[in-house]
Parts: sequence; structure tokens; C-alpha cells
Amino acid sequence: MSSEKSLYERLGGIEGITTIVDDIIDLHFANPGIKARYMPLKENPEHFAEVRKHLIHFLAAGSGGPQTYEGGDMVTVHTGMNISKAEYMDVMDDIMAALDKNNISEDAKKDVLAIAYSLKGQMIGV
Ligand code: HEM
Repeated sequence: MSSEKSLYERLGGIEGITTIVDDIIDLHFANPGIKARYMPLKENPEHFAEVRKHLIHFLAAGSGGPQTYEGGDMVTVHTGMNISKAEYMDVMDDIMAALDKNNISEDAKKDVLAIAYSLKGQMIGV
């Protein structure tokens, strides 16, 4: 471990993580490489709210927070989307940009990067 604090704490707890996820979503909507994937969410506010809650809890639970993730498993959620490596990189770029925007430390950024990278095979080519 690069720090004594949990990753959840280093991301600012549930408040910090909520802001980070909202920033990631905003960046996705503005990212020409992937925005078409997310646009349908804008037409279904109830589903959007559910997905947003799932994203927040996914990052919170995955970083050591007390929340429970109630969304689908990563393979099931992304199956059939035919996600490319380029799209995966666009998502990773947005995640890193959101962490920068929120002044997240380098060690916490590396930990998030490692987790996100470990999930790669569950999104690409499923
Ligand atoms: C490390 C990378 C990624 C992580 C951790 C991740 C995680 C998630 C999570 C937790 C959800 C919510 C699942 C639910 O509500 O049950 C979700 C939904 C979604 N993901 Fe990803 N994802 C990643 C990469 C991608 C990529 C590369 C794309 C395509 C550009 C993508 C497209 C989507 C879409 C469109 C949804 C909404 C699905 C729906 O409307 O139900 N994701 N993702």
C-alpha cells in the first residue's frame, strides 16, 4: 500500500466520489469518441438516476467504502455493446481527467488506474 488511508478516504469519501462520478459523466457526454453511448441516458431520467447511483456505489464499494453496489456485474452490463479499445481508452482518459480536476493525489490516481485496468477484459470484446 502506498498510503495508510483507504482509497475511499483518499477519494474524499462518498461526497468526493459523488463529485468525481458526476464529473466523469459530464466528460463522457462531451467526449466525441463515446458520447453517443451515453446519450440515451438523457432520454430516460429514471434509468439515468439508477445508473448514476450504481456508478457512485461501484467506485465507493470498490475503493473500500461501506456502500453496497447493486448494479449488474461488469461483463453482463457491457455485453453486446461491442466496446472497442479506443472507447475504453476514452473512458479511462475521462476518469483520469476527473481525478485531476478534483485534485486527487498521484498515489490514489494510480490505484484507480490499476483497478480500472484490471476490469478491461470485462468490457472490451464481451
Ligand atoms: C473501467 C471502465 C468501466 C467501468 C468501471 C464501467 C462501469 C460501469 C458501471 C458500474 C455501470 C452501471 C451498471 C448498472 O447500472 O447496472 C456502467 C454502465 C454503462 N457503461 Fe460502463 N464501465 C466502464 C467502461 C465502459 C466503456 C468503455 C463504455 C463504452 C464506451 C461503457 C458504457 C457503459 C454504458 C453505455 C452504461 C449504461 C448502461 C445502461 O444504460 O444500463 N462503459 N458501466
